Amino acid sequence: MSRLTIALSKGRILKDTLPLLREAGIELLEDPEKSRKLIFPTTHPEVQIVIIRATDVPTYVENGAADLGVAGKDVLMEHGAAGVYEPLDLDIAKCRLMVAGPIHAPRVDGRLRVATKFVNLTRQFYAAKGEQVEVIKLYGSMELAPLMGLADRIVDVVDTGKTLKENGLEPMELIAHVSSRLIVNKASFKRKADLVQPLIQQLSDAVSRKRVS
Ligand SMILES: Nc1ncnc2c1ncn2[C@@H]1O[C@H](COP(=O)(O)OP(=O)(O)OP(=O)(O)O)[C@@H](O)[C@H]1O
Ligand SMILES: O=P(O)(O)OC[C@H]1O[C@H](OP(=O)(O)OP(=O)(O)O)[C@H](O)[C@@H]1O
Repeated sequence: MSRLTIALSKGRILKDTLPLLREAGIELLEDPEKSRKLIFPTTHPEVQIVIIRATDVPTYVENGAADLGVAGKDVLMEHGAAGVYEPLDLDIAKCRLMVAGPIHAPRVDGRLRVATKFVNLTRQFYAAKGEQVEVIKLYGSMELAPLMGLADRIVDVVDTGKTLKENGLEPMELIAHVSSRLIVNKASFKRKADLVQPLIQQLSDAVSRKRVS
């Protein structure tokens, strides 16, 4: 029975986190991208990895269903990360949370309609500017919303800007620079310190080595 559960999400977080875990002596025994399983043993007899939606990682870790996890700072800010420790910036999956809109966007009279999956962050951003907006909750492909007349703006993550550009949108305002972070359940941090502390240090060393390489 594994004593330590790490929550990861398929895609870029899995791809970018596995090399760091490898340097901590933790490797998967099979490729989750080729499996429908959700729990994976590793080369470390006391560590297992669960594969879940990126948005759900903070929930699993905060409630102790996973001891550690890796989540984007956008997801952590949206979720509200007071319930977990965030000891390490893994310096991976780097992007920018931005407001974007149609190129040559016309002036909008009245309340701006903003489509996003980051409802809390969007409300906080505009509230800080003293601006009331109508937030339209979507779960993906936000770039389509302005094209279909569903919204005037979107709030989403941007990396190269290719998705925006190919959908006739342009970045307008920067909300936050984002990277993915290691998060730890507060009880596990203490009760499983013998496993958690060395792992945090090994991951920190791996991130530092990668930065200077
Ligand atoms: N194009 C990108 N380039 C770099 N980092 C990105 C990019 N898109 C998202 N990210 C970062 O990677 C994290 C995981 O993104 P990913 O696309 O794997 O999950 P997601 O699809 O956003 O979440 P979910 O699966 O719950 O919908 C995001 O929280 C964000 O911090
Ligand atoms: O600026 P760019 O380089 O175009 O990247 C930005 C895109 O990347 C993400 O989509 P992606 O398809 O990577 O992940 P998803 O599963 O979250 O849509 C994000 O939702 C943007 O649409």
